Amino acid sequence: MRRTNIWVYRNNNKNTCFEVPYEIFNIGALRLWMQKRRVAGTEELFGYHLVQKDLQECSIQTIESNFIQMRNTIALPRNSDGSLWIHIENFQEVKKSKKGVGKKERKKKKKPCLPCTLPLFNDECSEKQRPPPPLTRRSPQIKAEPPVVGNLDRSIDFYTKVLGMKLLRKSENTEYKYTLAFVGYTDESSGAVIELTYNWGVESYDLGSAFGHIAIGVDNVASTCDSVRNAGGKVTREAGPVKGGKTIIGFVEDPDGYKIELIQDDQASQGLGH
Ligand SMILES: C[C@@H](O)C(=O)SC[C@H](NC(=O)CC[C@H](N)C(=O)O)C(=O)NCC(=O)O
Ligand SMILES: [Zn+2]
Repeated sequence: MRRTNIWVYRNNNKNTCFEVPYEIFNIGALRLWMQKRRVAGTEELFGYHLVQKDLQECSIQTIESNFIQMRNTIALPRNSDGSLWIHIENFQEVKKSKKGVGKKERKKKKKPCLPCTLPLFNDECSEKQRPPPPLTRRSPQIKAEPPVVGNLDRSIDFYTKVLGMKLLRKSENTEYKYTLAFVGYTDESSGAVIELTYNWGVESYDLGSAFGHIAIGVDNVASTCDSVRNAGGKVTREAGPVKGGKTIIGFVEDPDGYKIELIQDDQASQGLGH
């Protein structure tokens, strides 16, 4: 995690400002919660999820090293482990000008509001609080197995063209009238794969309420959600920290309506509560 200083204003209209030394996700990580969208020709960054309860309203003016200027308020929730997650809306990237922002902002520095003073993983925090180093693994990984499908080609297209898996093999059983298709990011000898089962002639199933979800570790949950959406798929839960934790997840549905959880790969091993 790169050290990033954040200037945060209280949302009390007195425009008090202070510099908060944070060792926080680098701006790139902050962007993970942002989706870029083109609005009337400008490129706006905006946050799209609210996390946690007991939110403290503050508003960010600028973030050093990236000078993303806040136009709206943010919420600074505090997780049980003292870490903070920032929900930021309506970012407008502004050009970095050393003399412009630095001096002006620093002049107004005031005592930080309580919730903003708890830095994430600051230099003093114990090793156990620091997140494990991002996994070196770059390709997405499958975390679970799923069930029968109503249209095999449609499912194969979804898992390969939309989720980027490979069709590893297919096999037909003419005696029992079903076809299997195995899809995955690696071959079966080196990782979990998904076995799609098509019972000939059966086009839909009652999914019931018991099946939970498949979980797939991906590099970037938000952009994977976008890929599914752009391919006409259904995003049922936008990317963001899991309720009650900090693992970035999102949910989409496959063509048969099975829930697929997308989990941020560099946190997949952390599970809940982080
Ligand atoms: C860490 C990740 O793999 C998880 O699946 S946790 C996601 C979390 N799961 C639950 O809440 C399980 C209980 C739930 N009542 C259920 O039956 O699915 C989840 O779905 N969180 C929702 C969210 O928006 O964060
Ligand atoms: Zn899960």
